[in-house]
Amino acid sequence: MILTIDIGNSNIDLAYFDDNKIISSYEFETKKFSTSYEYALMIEWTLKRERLQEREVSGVALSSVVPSLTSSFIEAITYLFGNPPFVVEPGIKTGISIETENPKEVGADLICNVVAIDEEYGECGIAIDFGTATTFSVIEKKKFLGVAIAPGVGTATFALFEKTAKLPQVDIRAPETSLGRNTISAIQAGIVYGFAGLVDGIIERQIKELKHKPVLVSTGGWAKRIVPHSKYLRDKIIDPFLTLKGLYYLYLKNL
Ligand SMILES: Nc1ncnc2c1ncn2[C@@H]1O[C@H](COP(=O)(O)OP(=O)(O)O)[C@@H](O)[C@H]1O
Ligand SMILES: CC(C)(COP(=O)(O)O)[C@@H](O)C(=O)NCCC(=O)O
Ligand SMILES: [K+]
Repeated sequence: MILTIDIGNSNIDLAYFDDNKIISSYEFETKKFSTSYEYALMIEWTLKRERLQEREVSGVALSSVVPSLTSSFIEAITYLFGNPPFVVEPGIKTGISIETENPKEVGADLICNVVAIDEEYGECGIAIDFGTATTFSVIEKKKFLGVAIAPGVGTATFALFEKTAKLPQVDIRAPETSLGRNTISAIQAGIVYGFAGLVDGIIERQIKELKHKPVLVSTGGWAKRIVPHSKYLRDKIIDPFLTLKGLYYLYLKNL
């Protein structure tokens, strides 16, 4: 059994892989100030749910974009399993060449996303990750060509609520019309149809800069709220496990 852990800025996602398949997954809110013992407790709870002993987990793989948690999780994993995890970090084998100016600064989750696309979907693709940020990572023939980073759906909505006196927090779902006739549906229209337009605008530009037709794969917690309203994504794949799968493939490449 291999345990993969993806630490994002909103959620920590875990998945157990057996024989190259995800047999179970868990999602916890990213609590940025817990101790390594509390993170160990969280992992241990999932082991209990799986009726697994620590010794039945032959490896742990970690992707993190929250530096303060990375070291705590390495401590927690070493404490629980007796060995440190494989960590996505500069210097590991990825099988792709990162063509950005400073490859070391590219988020581990973005690398996982494009590796998963390369392994499972095609040699030219765009991974659209609707997380705390909305990211568009592009891979073509084993080259990570670049990424576009926009605010996340929840992040933008929260900022709108925080920065305005009279706009409330709203449930992010598509309203009937873009002609909002009350404050709630007006904000919903702006967020859902606004992000659908943002997504289409960026994908359109990236497609124009590619030599081959990219496969479009969405992931991230907000995907299912936005994808149906995007002309480029509405009938395309949403793979909630894209990042964890990429992490698993990276683990295998570094055995
Ligand atoms: N299963 C889900 N169903 C609905 N909303 C979700 C789900 N998972 C996450 N979300 C929402 O999507 C947001 C982004 O989640 P996620 O993609 O895990 O972010 P990150 O990868 O940045 O940690 C979360 O803040 C949460 O509100
Ligand atoms: C852009 C991100 C914050 C997205 O993370 P998430 O939304 O999953 O929390 C993360 O990929 C990151 O911290 N990247 C580093 C900057 C870069 O990739 O250029
Ligand atoms: K993510």
